[in-house]
Amino acid sequence: MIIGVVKEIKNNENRVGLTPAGTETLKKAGHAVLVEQGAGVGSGFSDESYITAGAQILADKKALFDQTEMIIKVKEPLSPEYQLFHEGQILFTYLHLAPEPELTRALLEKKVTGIAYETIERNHTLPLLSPMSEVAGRMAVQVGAHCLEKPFGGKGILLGGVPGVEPAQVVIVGGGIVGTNAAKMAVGMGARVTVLDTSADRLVYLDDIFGGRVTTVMSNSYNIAGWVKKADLLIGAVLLPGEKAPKLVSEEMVTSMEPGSVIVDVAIDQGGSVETIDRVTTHSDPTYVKHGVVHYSVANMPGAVARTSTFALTNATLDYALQIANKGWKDALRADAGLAKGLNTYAGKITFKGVAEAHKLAFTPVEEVLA
Ligand SMILES: NC(=O)C1=CN([C@@H]2O[C@H](COP(=O)(O)OP(=O)(O)OC[C@H]3O[C@@H](n4cnc5c(N)ncnc54)[C@H](O)[C@@H]3O)[C@@H](O)[C@H]2O)C=CC1
Ligand SMILES: CC(=O)C(=O)O
Repeated sequence: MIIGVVKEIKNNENRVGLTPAGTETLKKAGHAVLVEQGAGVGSGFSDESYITAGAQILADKKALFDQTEMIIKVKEPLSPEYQLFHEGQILFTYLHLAPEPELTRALLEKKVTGIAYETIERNHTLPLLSPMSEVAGRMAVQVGAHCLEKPFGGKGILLGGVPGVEPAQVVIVGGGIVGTNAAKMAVGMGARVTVLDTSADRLVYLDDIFGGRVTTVMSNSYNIAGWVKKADLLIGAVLLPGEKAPKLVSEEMVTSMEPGSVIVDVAIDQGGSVETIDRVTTHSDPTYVKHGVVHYSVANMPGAVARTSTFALTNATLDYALQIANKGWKDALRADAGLAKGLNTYAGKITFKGVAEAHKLAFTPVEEVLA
């Protein structure tokens, strides 16, 4: 298979979909890899390192799209990229289609075979979302601590306090991978930490692993309202896989927070879980203030720590890319029901229920496509 790796164009997106090591693995398996000039630079990989690994470097993005059967990316395509796809091209990347009607329409019109990292499953986990959720969860506390500083609009408190002065209260809504990693960092920095989740099993797990250093609370609107009011740093970390994020924190709840408190809504890539998050922000301009509360809603947080993130992401994606390239996408999906859950679009059809429902469009089950 001829595989293309392109330079990301999202604001401050420095990750790349394939490392030189991954290039070598694909080459050894008999595939050709075309890499856009400079695609790896943001993650510390020179064009020469890809050439040494067996890739061909192309300066012309359009020529690269035209010549390749599968594009391996990191982020969902942005509008300048929509026209570059051709019918039947495989797109292996994060897609987050539920909150993105224009992108969904573009992939349907171009009849792209869209395999989304974030909906692939293995043993009831999301193996291609998890590594970036680990990064974003850890970063959420780092950026939240920064935003709590006075010069960045915060109330001027240190997350861990100091002897004789109480620490900050961190409230995390959603105790999955993002939530757990955020809790780890917040506990490590000495904050008081509360995690809310609807899964009783998850709360038991968190209670066990944190040995009492995290307060676990059943998530419902009553409990969320009570804890949001107390939060110095609120972290949105909820997910209903492939669906639009539920708006769990209402505007009224945000108005109950003290001025200078901070919200980091990591779930923004699925549309956001906080009512007052009305825009996706960027690494160049990451925050805005509403009702006196600092809001951070960057949808590609791991892009800022690109080298760590590219290694972590490609550690997880490479084997799937290899399966798709070796077997062809249909046989690879037939052989792995979890990988088949990644198929979101094919031949102008939506093949993921949550996406079809979000856009009120027809749904075609993957099984029908693979039959
Ligand atoms: N902004 C960014 O740069 C990044 C965003 N993300 C996003 O972060 C979000 C969370 O991802 P993960 O932690 O990997 O998902 P996960 O599936 O591991 O965890 C989600 C948790 O939310 C819980 N949940 C569901 N409904 C709930 C409710 N009503 N109240 C409280 N909890 C509820 C689930 O039980 C689960 O424990 C996703 O939208 C993901 O795409 C991930 C990485 C980077
Ligand atoms: C999960 C995702 O969208 C990201 O890492 O950017």
